Parts: sequence; C-alpha cells; structure tokens
Amino acid sequence: MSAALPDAVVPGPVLVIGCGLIGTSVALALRELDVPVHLRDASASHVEIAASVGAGSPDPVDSPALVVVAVPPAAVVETARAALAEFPQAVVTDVASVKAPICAGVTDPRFVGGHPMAGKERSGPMAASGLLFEGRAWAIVPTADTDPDAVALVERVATSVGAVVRRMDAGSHDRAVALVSHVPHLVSALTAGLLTEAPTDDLALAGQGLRDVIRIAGSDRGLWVDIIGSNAGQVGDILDDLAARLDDLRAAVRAGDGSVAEHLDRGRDGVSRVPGKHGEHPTALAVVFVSIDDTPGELSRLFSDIGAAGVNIEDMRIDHELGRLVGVVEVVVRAAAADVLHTALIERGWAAFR
Ligand SMILES: NC(=O)c1ccc[n+]([C@@H]2O[C@H](COP(=O)([O-])OP(=O)(O)OC[C@H]3O[C@@H](n4cnc5c(N)ncnc54)[C@H](O)[C@@H]3O)[C@@H](O)[C@H]2O)c1
Ligand SMILES: O=C(O)C(=O)C[C@]1(C(=O)O)C=C[C@@H](O)C=C1
Repeated sequence: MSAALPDAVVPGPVLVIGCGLIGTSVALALRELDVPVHLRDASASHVEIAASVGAGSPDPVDSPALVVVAVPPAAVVETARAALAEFPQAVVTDVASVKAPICAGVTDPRFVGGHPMAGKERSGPMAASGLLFEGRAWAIVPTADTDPDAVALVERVATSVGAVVRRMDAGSHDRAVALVSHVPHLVSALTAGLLTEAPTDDLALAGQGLRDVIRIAGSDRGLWVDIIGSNAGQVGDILDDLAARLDDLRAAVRAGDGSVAEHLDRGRDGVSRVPGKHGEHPTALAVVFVSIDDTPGELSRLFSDIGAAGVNIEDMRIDHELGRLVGVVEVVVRAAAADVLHTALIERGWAAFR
C-alpha cells in the first residue's frame, strides 16, 4: 500500500469494482489526482481496456482505503457486502442509479450510498471520461448508522473529481431521480420507439430536436430494465401523472382548444427551473452554430479560436450533415457572449451562424 499523504484525497489505494462507463470514469478522474487505483470486473477484457486507457492497475490490492462499487444496481448489494467482508478497513461506496433497495440491503457503517448524476448513453470502459463528473451533482445517501468519517471520505472524493455533493436520504433520492432521470428516459424510449415503423424518407428529415429527445433511448437495455425495476414504485407514480396529462393533451389537440398552449407554457416553465452547471441558477444560454470540415485538427483550431475570443464553452455537440463531409458544431455559451463569439468566429473565417 502506498504511503498516505496528509493532504491526499484518499488515505490509500482505491479499488474500483465494475470497470464500465462509470467505474472507469471514476478511476480516470482519481488517477488524474495521483490516487493509486486498482481495477476489478467480472469481465477480464473490461479490466484490460480500463487499465490500457490509464484508469489504474489490474493487479490485486491488499488493503484499499476505499472501494467504489460500480456494477449494475441488481449486483450492488452482494458486491458491496463482499467488499466489506474482504476489506475490513475499507470504506465502501457505490454509484448506482437507485438507492433505497441498496441502502436497505447494505447496513454496515462503512458503507456510503452514492450516485453521480452524470452519464452517457454508451456503456463500457471505452466510453469513460475522467471529466464526466465535472460540475455534476453527486448524491450522497448516508443512513443514521453510517460512520461520519466514511461519509466525509466519499464526499471528498466526489468533490475532488469535480462534482457537487447533494446529501439526501434514499427515499427522497429515488423520488427525485424518478422525476429527473428515470421517467424522462422512458419518455425518450417511447418517442424513439415510434420511429421503428416510420418510412425511411420521413426519418431523413430528422433534425436536432428529435435527436435531443431520443439520445438517451440509445442506452443499454439491461441497465435500464434494472434501474426501472429497482425504482418501480416511484417511477409508476410519475407515469400515472404523465398518463393523465397525456390524455388531457391528446383531447386538447383533437379539440384544438387553448389548453395545448397551457401544456407548452408549463413545459417552458419546467425548463427554466432546471439549474445550470454547478447547480447554480439557470443561466440564459445561446447556441452559435459553426460549420467545420470533417478533417483532423479542425476542432482544435475552432476551440483555440473560441478561447482567443475569451468565451467560455458551456456545452457543445457535433452533428454531421447528411451526405456531406462537414459537421456542424453547436457551441453553447452564455447568451450575453453569443454575439461576441459569432462576430469573432466570422472574423477568423469560420462559417458561423446563430
Ligand atoms: N450509465 C449511466 O449513465 C450511469 C450514470 C450514473 C450511475 N450509473 C450507475 O453506475 C453503475 C454502472 O453503470 P455503467 O453505466 O457504468 O454500466 P457498464 O455496463 O458500463 O459497467 C458495468 C460494469 O460492471 C461489470 N459487472 C457487472 N456485474 C458485475 C459483478 N457482479 N462484479 C464485477 N463486475 C461486474 C460489467 O462487466 C461492466 O464492466 C450502475 O449501477 C448504474 O446504475 C450509471
Ligand atoms: O446523460 C445521460 O446519458 C444519462 O442518462 C445520465 C443519467 C441521467 O439521467 O441524467 C442517467 C442515469 C444515471 O443514473 C445518472 C445520469
């Protein structure tokens, strides 16, 4: 075991069990902080890939200070209990998307339930990024019996990898994620499901609006069956509410009455209530679109020109135009900076538009 530095994030090595998207992302973020990380997974190839991208060592570890259990929700209780027994000195945490069944199933004071609110529609170690948690909420879900030092350690790890800690109880967590994650996922899947029988010519008209709604529907089926099944009560309650609103909307659309506008207004109000990055107040954002050649080096040239214009990128997306060797980069910036950026990019020769 490496010597513990007084100001180290973790006072010893970390073992990540489950080297998929989230486990490998945690490992990469910790490696950036020089924390020694060891990797374990039911799949030898996932360990091998995670190690090859610099997420840590595939070698066993004798006495980790922290074990991060990043396996699918249904496997967390058994894996966390086994880790607590195997490493009697270690704090054990998990990252699963549901908390009530896990916190009820693992009652050891050294276990701290956790859930980073960051992810992707892709699974596995190849999709991982050490920057995944930057500015994202990370729910920490202690129980009355959890050791406060264990909670402090897990919160320090979450904060050190860039996340914003939100301490809450398991029931409140599961109710909240049913609303902000699980039901939106199902709505995305239902919308995408409508496309399976659509004529190909109709799909050729798909723009960014559709892609925004269906991106998460491309996620791993097994993981989401597990997540929804583990939070069925809370998800079911919100689906009941949604079904009533859908009935109302359907009737309003057919009748052509004013309540369609009410549903749209309500939607706009909901959008404005979602906090921006770092959990701060919603910020007015705007998009500057930039057309770029699909050739090596173009993106880095664009980023450097955006940096030279003194504008911070809040978010970005790349969309490839059908049948053309160009991409459209959507650069999301603070609304107040959008005109400045637009002008600066045009001056530097970019095909930028708003
Ligand atoms: N995907 C997301 O967006 C997201 C976001 C936040 C949290 N989570 C949670 O993170 C956890 C992992 O999800 P992911 O997206 O990284 O999935 P993933 O499929 O990318 O990774 C899961 C990994 O766990 C391994 N595994 C499965 N069972 C195991 C076992 N019993 N022992 C050891 N390894 C085992 C798999 O081989 C795989 O490498 C889940 O609990 C999920 O709810 C996911
Ligand atoms: O961004 C995505 O792709 C996600 O699905 C991430 C997301 C979410 O709903 O926000 C999905 C499930 C996790 O438990 C946490 C994060």
